[in-house]
Order: sequence, then C-alpha cells, then structure tokens
Amino acid sequence: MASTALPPTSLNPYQQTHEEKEQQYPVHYRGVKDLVDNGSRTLPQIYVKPPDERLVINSDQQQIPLIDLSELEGAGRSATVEAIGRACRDWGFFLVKNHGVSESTMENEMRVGREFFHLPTEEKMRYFSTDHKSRMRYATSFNVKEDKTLNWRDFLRYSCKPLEEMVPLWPDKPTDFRKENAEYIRKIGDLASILLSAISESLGLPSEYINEVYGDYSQYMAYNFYPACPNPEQTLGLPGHSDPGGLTLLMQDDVGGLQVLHEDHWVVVRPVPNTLVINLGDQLQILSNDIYKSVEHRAVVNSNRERISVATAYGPSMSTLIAPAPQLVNSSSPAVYKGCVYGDFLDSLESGSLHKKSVLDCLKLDMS
Ligand SMILES: O=C(O)CCC(=O)C(=O)O
Ligand SMILES: [Fe+2]
Repeated sequence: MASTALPPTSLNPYQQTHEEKEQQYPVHYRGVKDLVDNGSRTLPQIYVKPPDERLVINSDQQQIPLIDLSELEGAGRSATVEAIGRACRDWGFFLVKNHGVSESTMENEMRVGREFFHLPTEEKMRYFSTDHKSRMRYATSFNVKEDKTLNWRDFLRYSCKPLEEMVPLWPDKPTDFRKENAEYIRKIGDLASILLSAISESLGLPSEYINEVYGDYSQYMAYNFYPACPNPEQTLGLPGHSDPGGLTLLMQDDVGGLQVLHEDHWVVVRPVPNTLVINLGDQLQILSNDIYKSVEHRAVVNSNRERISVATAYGPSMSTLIAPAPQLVNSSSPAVYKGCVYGDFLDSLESGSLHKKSVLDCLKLDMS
C-alpha cells in the first residue's frame, strides 16, 4: 500500500525511515554538531542574534549562593531552609553540594549524553521531531520551525514518566544510556522532592504543600549540547529565558557558559565539581505569589570547547491547576496571578518561541 503523505508534525517520528526524514527537513534541522562536522568554519547568518539579545553586561564580582545540603535532614534543617529561602528570594538560583546524587551517577549521566551527541547524525535523526509535545525527541535550537534566528544548541528531551513506559522509547545507543538515565532520574527526582519540601517550609507553608499540589508530578530531562562555535560572540546557545516548570536541577560540565540575570547584570554560574544548579521555574513564581521569581538565564558558547548540560524539569502534573497558595494571599498581598492548568501554560508557551515571561504576563491579575 502506498504511504500517505502527511505533514511532518503529524507523523509518528518512530515510524519514519531516516531517508524519509532527510527528504522532509531542511539541512539545518540536523543540528549544529552536524554543521560543524561538515566543515562549517563560519557562523551562518541564521544563527546571528540581534545585538540587544547578546548584550554583554557581565558581573564578575558576584556569585550565586552555594548551599550545603548535608544538614538538611538533621539538626541544621532550619538554618539550611533559611539559606534556601534567602537564595530563592534574592536570586531564584543556587548551587547545592552534598545533595545525595553520587559522583559516579553524575559522571555516568554526563558520559552517556556526550556519547549520544557524538553518534553519527543519522543515528540521532532517528529521534528527530519538530513536535514539541513529543515525549522523546532529538532536535536543535528551541523550536526550529518557528525560531527567527537559531540557537547554537542541539538537544535531546524526554519524559521520565511513567518510567517503565518511557525507558523503551529512549535512545538505545550508547548501550548503557537507558540504564544510566533510569538511575540518575530516580536520584534527581528524590532530590527535587526534598528541595520542594524545604522550599515549602521556607515560604511558611506545610512541608509537603508543594509536593502535594504537584500531585502525580511531571519529570522531563533535557541534554543540551553546545559544540565549539566559530563566532561565539554573535550567537547564543540559549537566549535569555525563564524555565516554565516547577524546579530545574541542572548538571553542567566544567566548561561554563550559564549566566543568570541578577540586578541587570549577567552573572556567570561558574562550574563547581559535584554541585548541581537549582533554579525556580514559572510555576513556583505563581504558587509563591511572586515572593520567589523564576529568573532569566541564558547559555553562551565559546570557540574552544564543546559544552554539555543536563537539565531535569520537575513540575506539576499536566492537569494540575497552579495558582498562588491561599496562605500567601491576603489583603496586603493580593493574588498576583490567576490560576492556570500547567499543560495549558506549556501549550501557550511552546506554540510560540522562547518568549520572555509572556505567558506569565498574560496570567497577571489587574492590580489597579
Ligand atoms: O545549558 C545551560 O547551562 C542552561 C540550560 C537551560 O537553561 C535549560 O535547559 O533550560
Ligand atoms: Fe533554562
């Protein structure tokens, strides 16, 4: 039977042969690693960002807080919770050490990701999809079909839930990709839940408040891969954005490139071995009624070394309505946002480009 010609978005990516995908997609959909591997020594115009987007206003003076979690479950809990609360309020970002995810689990997670991006493009394209709702996909930029200028980033993004259902959809190369990811995902998920308890307490809410609101939580992973770039000052790995979800837990390698917007300066998040970068997403900004902010951040690239980061987005279930916690709303602090179902929030965001705070702004209640 002749195959029916459907537009790419409605095709199941797993049912397409590599040749079918090649015919359908422009060459830049294959990613920036492919571009570099094919000998590109200059930055194609489509990656050049407008000057205001790549403004360099760096601050070398400041560093995001580093919090030791070793006392979180012990006598030092209240001091640790207080430090977390301060970091959430002042920065929206912090590093954690002694977080319970072992060095070997972290190293293996990095290694299998790096090995994946070094596979031939044909192998990675088995997972290519432009469908932002796909629960498992390899792609490039942010939303390669819509982005006006492209980002110097390839990525692999996949859901972790339900784990037994998702594991068989993950890449089968490198051979230990699934095993190492299943291990990392369990450990990082436990840490996310522990941190959310501490964040609840830091807001004066019952310890399990946020975990209970999240219910049957969602957990997505994204490997971000940034090859060395011919003209790094003209482009970005990821432009400034806030994360839409609940909590992001990021592991970065030793190259560096993450920057956080703090008091109008881009502050460099230096890589510190065995730490994780934690930041609050838009859903925590809403739930905390603006006490905590989901802060803008970006990834710059460099001409010498490729860089990899692994983000875990831990958030509410897609059907959960997120609204300011009633305990944080009163006559002197009225609700700043109306509630929104998390899945709808993501739909509004991902159908467009990576707009700064646009969906949050739409949810703002008229305070006048
Ligand atoms: O690669 C990084 O350091 C940042 C990644 C990031 O912001 C994201 O995945 O949302
Ligand atoms: Fe991010």
